[in-house]
Amino acid sequence: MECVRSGVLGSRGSGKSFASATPCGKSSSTNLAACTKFEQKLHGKVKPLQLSASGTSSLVHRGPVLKYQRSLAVRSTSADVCTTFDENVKGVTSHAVEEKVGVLLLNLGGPETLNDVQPFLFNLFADPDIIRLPRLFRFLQRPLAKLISTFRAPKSKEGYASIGGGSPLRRITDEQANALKNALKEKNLEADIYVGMRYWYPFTEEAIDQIKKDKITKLVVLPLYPQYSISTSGSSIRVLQNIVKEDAYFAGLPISIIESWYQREGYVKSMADLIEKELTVFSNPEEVMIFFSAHGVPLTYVKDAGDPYRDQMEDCIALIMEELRSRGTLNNHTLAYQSRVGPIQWLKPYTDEVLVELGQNGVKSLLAVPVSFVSEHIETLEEIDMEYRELALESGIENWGRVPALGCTSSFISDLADAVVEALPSASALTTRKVKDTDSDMDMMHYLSKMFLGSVLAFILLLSPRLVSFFRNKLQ
Ligand SMILES: C=CC1=C(C)c2cc3[nH]c(cc4nc(cc5[nH]c(cc1n2)c(C)c5CCC(=O)O)C(CCC(=O)O)=C4C)c(C)c3C=C
Ligand SMILES: [Fe+2]
Repeated sequence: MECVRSGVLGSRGSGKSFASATPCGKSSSTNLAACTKFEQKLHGKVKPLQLSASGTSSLVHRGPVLKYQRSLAVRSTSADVCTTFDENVKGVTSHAVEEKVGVLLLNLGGPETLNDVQPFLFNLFADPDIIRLPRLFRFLQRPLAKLISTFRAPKSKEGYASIGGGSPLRRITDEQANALKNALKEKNLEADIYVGMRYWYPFTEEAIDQIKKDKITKLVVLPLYPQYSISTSGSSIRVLQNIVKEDAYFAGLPISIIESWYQREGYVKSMADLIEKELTVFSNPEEVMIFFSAHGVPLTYVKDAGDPYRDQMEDCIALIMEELRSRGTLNNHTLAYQSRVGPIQWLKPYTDEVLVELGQNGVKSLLAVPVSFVSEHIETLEEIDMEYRELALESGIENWGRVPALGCTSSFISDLADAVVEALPSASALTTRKVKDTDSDMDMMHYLSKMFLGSVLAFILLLSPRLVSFFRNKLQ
């Protein structure tokens, strides 16, 4: 039997997004009540599930209850979708059939060649979870994506060219899928692993088709992002939810979604192991500043849309540092956010600015720790290893190191396998529906000025030097 099912379907070519972002159906008050009453057990205590800004919540598996889960954010993260257990469908699926477990790994995807870069960027910017337009302006999503991807492509291509002409994400994710399959086997669980990428091959839609063809009877969904963001796990889960709501097979399939897992003991310890190991490369390890660099998101995601990403990131860093301290590693540390795109405000502090400040303040040794992603990718290989390293050295930092991404580290993969095993019992049929699209409706003027005018137009105009000079020439 084939173990890892990724990239086996679909013809390559158009780069056209498969994704649709149609809103879910109407809410029913019974389901909303079921949602709001849900309580989650943590540490023996029952914690009420907090509601998101849109007044919705979701039932998801969130890993084992260990000391690492003590400060787990339980707020709903799928901005406006409520996930409920459907007792009726449960009845349908409970008759005796041979169990076929599937695990769907969700990831971002990346261009494999330089020719893929613009269509990959188109798919990314056409995602309404990446450029969040008010409903009234959704018709502009694709034209904007075309424009922005065209202007962004030359800069992105340079980056991908400098790391060998394409993203390593597909290869690494396939390796992780294989390793996970083996780890599950060792834990006596036979499972088929599927890879679904959000913006490039193999697309999530292809993986979902294959899951249906294989007649999987139980599915665990595992986004390969430790922390949840609307723009990453949220966007991929939304694709899945849109399919579940349209397809009878998926509507009846017991599914468990592991939304975030940064708090898992195995992940935290694996990160601490990598950091400890890399510190030993320095001649004075105790003097090294541990510099966590997380991928940023626009500030509005956290401030206006209730994205739990920043809270989860801070919690994650606290857990890793707690683990290091318990091992006697007492280094100073800091957290900053990298990879912002366009002139809008992103989460602060910014990695480039903090590096300069640290250098100016006399920090001589620095260990960069990428923390929002578990594979090497353009932002570790190019942005951190090349751009930030150069900036740090120019700013007075003399000794630079970087912790590798977790990749297929065995303790980490084994922990992901545990997460899958623990998630299986809570797999249940999902019903998804839209409760209220608050982002689009809440305060149109506020949204217009802040999100639309403030981000999209400025984004396009200032993002591309070519466009700026075009307008300058026009105006001159
Ligand atoms: C947790 C990780 C990530 C978050 C959050 C995220 C948000 C986000 N990203 C963009 C724009 C771009 N991202 C790009 C590449 C890219 N992004 C992530 C992860 C997160 N993004 C990864 C792992 C990658 C690399 C994939 C690879 O090929 O190796 C790109 C393309 C590269 C570039 O031109 O810089 C863009 C553009 C936005 C706008 C956003 C939040 C709204
Ligand atoms: Fe990104």
